[in-house]
Amino acid sequence: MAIAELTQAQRDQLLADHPGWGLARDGKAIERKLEFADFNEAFGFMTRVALLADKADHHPEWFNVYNRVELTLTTHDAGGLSQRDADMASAIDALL
Ligand SMILES: C[C@H](O)[C@H](O)[C@H]1CNC2=NC(N)=NC(=O)C2=N1
Repeated sequence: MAIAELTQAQRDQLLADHPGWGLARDGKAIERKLEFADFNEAFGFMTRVALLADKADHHPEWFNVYNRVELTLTTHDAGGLSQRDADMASAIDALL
């Protein structure tokens, strides 16, 4: 399903609203890097994100090594950032 890509002003707002996140891939994605106490904490967090993502039908790209989790949000159906990424960033931030 096609969904609108955010405008420059909306991208700026997204970043202002989500201080932990930074732009990536020429403004086509946002990313956040997290460090937890250990693997158990990191994977527990990933499990909670996975449940959110499945419910929202919006899935992160991510990378995990031991206690580190790197998340990238983009909307494949928009070819860049959309409101779904802003909503997912908010939902993820609320878990932290
Ligand atoms: C068919 C299904 O709803 C789509 O492919 C969903 C699944 N999860 C998705 N996740 C992300 N990050 N972007 C999408 O465009 C997307 N689309």
